[in-house]
Amino acid sequence: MGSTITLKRLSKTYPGGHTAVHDVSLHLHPGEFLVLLGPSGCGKSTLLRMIAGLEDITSGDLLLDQQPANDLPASERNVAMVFQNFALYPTMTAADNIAFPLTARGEEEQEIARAVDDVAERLGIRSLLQRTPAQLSGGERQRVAMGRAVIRQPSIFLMDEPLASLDARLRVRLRTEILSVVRRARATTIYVTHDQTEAMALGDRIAVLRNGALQQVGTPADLYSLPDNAFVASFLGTPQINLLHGTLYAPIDSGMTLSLGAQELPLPQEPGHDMLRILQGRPLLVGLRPEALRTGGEPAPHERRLHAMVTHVEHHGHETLLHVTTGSRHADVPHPTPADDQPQHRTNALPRLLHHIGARLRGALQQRPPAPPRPAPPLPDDYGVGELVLRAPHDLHCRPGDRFTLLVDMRALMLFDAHGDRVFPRPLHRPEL
Ligand SMILES: Nc1ncnc2c1ncn2[C@@H]1O[C@H](COP(=O)(O)OP(=O)(O)OP(=O)(O)O)[C@@H](O)[C@H]1O
Repeated sequence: MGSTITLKRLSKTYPGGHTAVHDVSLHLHPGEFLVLLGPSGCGKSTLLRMIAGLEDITSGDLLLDQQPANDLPASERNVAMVFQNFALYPTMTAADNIAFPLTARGEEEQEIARAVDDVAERLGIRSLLQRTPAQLSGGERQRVAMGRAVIRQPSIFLMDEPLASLDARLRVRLRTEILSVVRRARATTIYVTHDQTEAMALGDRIAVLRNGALQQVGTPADLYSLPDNAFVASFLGTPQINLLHGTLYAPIDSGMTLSLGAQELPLPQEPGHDMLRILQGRPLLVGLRPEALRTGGEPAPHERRLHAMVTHVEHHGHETLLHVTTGSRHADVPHPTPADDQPQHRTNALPRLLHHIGARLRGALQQRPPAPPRPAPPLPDDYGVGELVLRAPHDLHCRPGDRFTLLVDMRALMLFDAHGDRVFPRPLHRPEL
């Protein structure tokens, strides 16, 4: 049975003074599969190595099955690790490599043979057992490495990009095998990757790291549909979420509009949208996933129109990706300031928000003259790079320069503040304003 793993404000500062992991708190249930996801250098391997006992913990507490484990030797943690380049013993056969942890424990030969056979059967490598690593492909070697990890019947699996060196097709196949092996072993698993597709496919939950700090932890569906910040929003999903610069206008005598520069999106008048008034005039990042946009047709009540021009067409067989411009400006994910890295950052967001409320409410009360009807916007003459990407039916025929009406599903609208924190839909932990 898998162990519980609890991290309480775990930090790691390397001897040179670099803090690779910053105040990370997490709790894993027995048998849970958690993916640690983040860009290169964000501290994923460091965190994993601290849990394995291969790296000292600078501060914070690690509990395994509720027992303090900061100083527990690696050999006493019942942890099996699988790395990207798992070093198999080159002169041993696959069978001997798999058997090694049991042989080292001095278990009975018959028992070892039975266990190797069982594991090899599960991993589909029975016919390869008498080969040495040099006679195996990369995928086969990684299966042997998995076999060696599984045979110990660990209560915790720690996997550090185990599929990174394999080709894309093999990665897809092996990841389902990994899932079935760890599910059967009922071990608690932490799997490190920088590949968001792999994270979405494997994780019961995903923990996103940036610069050593935990950004958000949740199910793949939660992280995708309600990312806490623009970094998480843009890390998950292919094509990436579209991020645009925007400003909200909230005159008291008419509906609110979201200005995207050349064009505006009138907001539906719904009770939940009223709180948006406090955001009036603040620089916002507007997040629209590709599936929130569609071409042409009659708008549904929750959709708004934008004039768009095609800048680039990508044919992928089953779908076509359209790059379009609407005259708005693409926004980058804000870089974190040192304050954003602090654990209290999330709680600081509220005072910061409250600080703006007075000014924004005053702004909302100032009457803004009704905007005159806008003519079709001046879209650029050259094709340039479009700031929006959307999926279109594979049989849609269009070329750069074509103009069309883009429909925006306002139910899928996300807004982030200048720090990248999501302000709409409203974060649940913030009190009513
Ligand atoms: N032994 C060390 N001494 C000093 N700094 C280190 C050491 N090991 C790692 N680092 C630094 O700590 C940071 C986090 O490294 P880590 O290997 O944990 O990141 P990662 O997210 O696993 O990266 P990747 O995906 O590229 O493997 C990096 O900036 C790295 O340079």
